[in-house]
Amino acid sequence: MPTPEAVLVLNSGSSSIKFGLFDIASAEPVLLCKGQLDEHEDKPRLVVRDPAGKTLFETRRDSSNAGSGHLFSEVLAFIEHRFGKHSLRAVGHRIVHGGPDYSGPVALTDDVIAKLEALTPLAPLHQPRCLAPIRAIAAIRPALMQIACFDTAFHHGLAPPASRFAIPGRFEARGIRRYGFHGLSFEYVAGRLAEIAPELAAKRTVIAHLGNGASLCALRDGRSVDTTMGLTPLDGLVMGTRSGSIDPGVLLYLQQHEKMSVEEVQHLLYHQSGLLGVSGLSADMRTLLASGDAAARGAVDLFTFRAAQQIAMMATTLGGMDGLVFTGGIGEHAKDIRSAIGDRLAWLGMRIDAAANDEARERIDSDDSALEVFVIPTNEELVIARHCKVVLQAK
Ligand SMILES: Nc1ncnc2c1ncn2[C@@H]1O[C@H](COP(=O)(O)OP(=O)(O)O)[C@@H](O)[C@H]1O
Ligand SMILES: CC(=O)OP(=O)(O)O
Ligand SMILES: [Mg+2]
Repeated sequence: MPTPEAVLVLNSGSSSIKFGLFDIASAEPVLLCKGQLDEHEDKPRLVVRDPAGKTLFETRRDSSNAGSGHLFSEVLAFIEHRFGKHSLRAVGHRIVHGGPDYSGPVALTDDVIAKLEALTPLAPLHQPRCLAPIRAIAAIRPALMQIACFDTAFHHGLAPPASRFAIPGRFEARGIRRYGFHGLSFEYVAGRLAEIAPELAAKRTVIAHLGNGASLCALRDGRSVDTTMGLTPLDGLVMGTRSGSIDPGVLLYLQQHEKMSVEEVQHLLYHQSGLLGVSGLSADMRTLLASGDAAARGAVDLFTFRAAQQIAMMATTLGGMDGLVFTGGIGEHAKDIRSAIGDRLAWLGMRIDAAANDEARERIDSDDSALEVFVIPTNEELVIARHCKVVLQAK
């Protein structure tokens, strides 16, 4: 019997590092185990679960031997022990910014890593968190192939006017344009929608990825034609700690009159704004929804207000809208957020069925809705595993 082959997938987001181990023998990768690395607590924690969610392994590091390098060697050691029959062919990474050059997955070389490093100013919150595991794994397993899969790639076809900023053209020639992010999530959800509602997927749809980071994608026939994030993952919707769209004059004012440095403004917009900044309480939607505090309610209200506004903006790009899909931690789990956004879009003919929404059924619009509304749990890790398979097969 041939040795079964596997790929390890790392999904480094702004609030967590998720990973999954996939068997790649069959056409569609099959999950063997999954887990999460939490570095935010003072004792970084690693949890590995089976596909059903049962804990297989858990460890905490104290600060003396903290650092992700240690945790990645623990992950590899666990995999080699538990799935020793499998040959690990590659590690696939979610890379948030691929810049203008990458329209699909690519095997990582020193050259590619240097190019991705140069994009750090365009995603300062994410890019270092995406690149650190690559270096850590290269140090432990130098011969192991590593593959980059980009959040920007799904939007690579974005064209003017959607891709442009209204600034002099010479800046566009230097790559200062709208790229868009969360592409691995949008790709998964668009693919799943094509399976469960093929007629709708061929029409005008908007996917709302509402997680710690949040963005919208306008799709025509399954392809991205507009999105709310731009050059950086700072634009668009209100996020956990990010401001989303903001009058650019505010940034000038803060620097000129509040005497804030560029670094201070960056920290404010990426880490201290959004739900956290407005509520003064938390970046976590669960905490805000559970709180009776007026400022928490104000933050949630701004979140749904802006989400509805920008969904209508995406509908304008599409010249109308046939369906909306919710995904991401908030989109999948926060029924009150879905219904508040639905209420704000009632003028578009959107009607959400209360019972279906409460149970987070796959389809949640009511019979009298002019639009179809879905809840589709995202799976960025599976998309990365699929891409790794393609890169390995091409080799
Ligand atoms: N049951 C729930 N109700 C409301 N919000 C939830 C629930 N579960 C998760 N969330 C929210 O989802 C967000 C995290 O989304 P997620 O997509 O997991 O994050 P990331 O962008 O790090 O991948 C947090 O704001 C969290 O509060
Ligand atoms: C691009 C982005 O915002 O990612 P995340 O949701 O992981 O923060
Ligand atoms: Mg995410």
